[in-house]
Amino acid sequence: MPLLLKEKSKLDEESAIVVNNVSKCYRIPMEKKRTVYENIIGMFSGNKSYEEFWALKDVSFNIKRGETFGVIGPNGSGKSTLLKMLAGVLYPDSGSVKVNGRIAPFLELGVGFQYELTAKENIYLYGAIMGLTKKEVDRKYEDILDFAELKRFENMKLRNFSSGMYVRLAFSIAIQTDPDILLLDEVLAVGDEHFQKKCMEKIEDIRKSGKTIVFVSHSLPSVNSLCQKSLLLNSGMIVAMGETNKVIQKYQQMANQI
Ligand SMILES: Nc1ncnc2c1ncn2[C@@H]1O[C@H](COP(=O)(O)OP(=O)(O)OP(=O)(O)O)[C@@H](O)[C@H]1O
Repeated sequence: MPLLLKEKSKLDEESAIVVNNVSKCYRIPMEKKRTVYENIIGMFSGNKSYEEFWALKDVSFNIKRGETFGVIGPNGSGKSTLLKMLAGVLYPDSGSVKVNGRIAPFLELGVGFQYELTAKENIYLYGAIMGLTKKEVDRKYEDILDFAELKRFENMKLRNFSSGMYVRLAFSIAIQTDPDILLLDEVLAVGDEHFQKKCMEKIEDIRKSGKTIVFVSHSLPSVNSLCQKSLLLNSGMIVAMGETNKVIQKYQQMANQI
C-alpha cells in the first residue's frame, strides 16, 4: 500500500481528479515452446518475444472534490490499473492524470508494505512517505493501531501477518493520514465481517466530511450505497459512467448477456 504525496496540479478548484485519454499497455512475455528441451534452453537464451496487452484504452473522466466515485467492472477490466495510475504507482503510456490534493491509496494486497519490518516500523515509514513529521505520526500512532485492532502485534514483522491483519493495518494507516483523496481498492474483500462493517462506517464518515473517495469494489450494494457517480470498465474501456444505479444496471445487463 504505497502512500504517495502528490504535488498540487493546475486544475480548476472544483476538480479532484482529471483523467484525459489514458491508455496503458502491458508487455506480456510470449514463449511458444513445445518440448522440455525448448523450455530449458529458453530459460537461458533470453530470447523472448512480447505481446502487447492494452489494460486501459482511451479512458477519460473527471471527479469533483467531495465526490465518492465508484469504479466497477469484471475481473481484469482495468480497475486496479486505473487506481494505480491515480496513485502515481503506474504511469500511462498516453494521456494524462491530474490529481489535486494529498492522496492516500489503499491498493491491492502486497503493494508497498515492507514485510521484513514490524507493523510499528511500517507505520512510521508510510507516515514519512505521506509527508508527516515524526511528531504527527506519534500522535496518530495509537489511533492507527486501535482502529486496526493490532496493538498486540505492533512489534511483529509483517511477514507473519495474516492477509486480514495486513488489510486492517493498511486501511487504518490510509485513513489516519488525513488525505484529501482516498483511493480504496477492494477494501472489503479480505477483512472479516466485523472489520468490513467498521470500514464501511469509517468510509461513510470520511465521505460525509467532504473528502474525495475513489472506491473500487465488486460489492455492488456497497458501491450503490456509497457512490453518487460511478464508472463501468470492460476490457479497459469505459462502458458507462454517471449515476451509480444506472451504471450498475448496465453492468447487470452486460453480465446477463455473457
Ligand atoms: N503488471 C502486469 N503485466 C501484465 N499484465 C497485467 C499487469 N497488471 C495487470 N495486468 C493485466 O491487465 C488487466 C487488467 O488488470 P487489473 O488488475 O487492472 O484488473 P481489475 O479490473 O482490477 O481486475 P480484478 O477485478 O480481477 O481485480 C488484466 O488482464 C491483467 O492480467
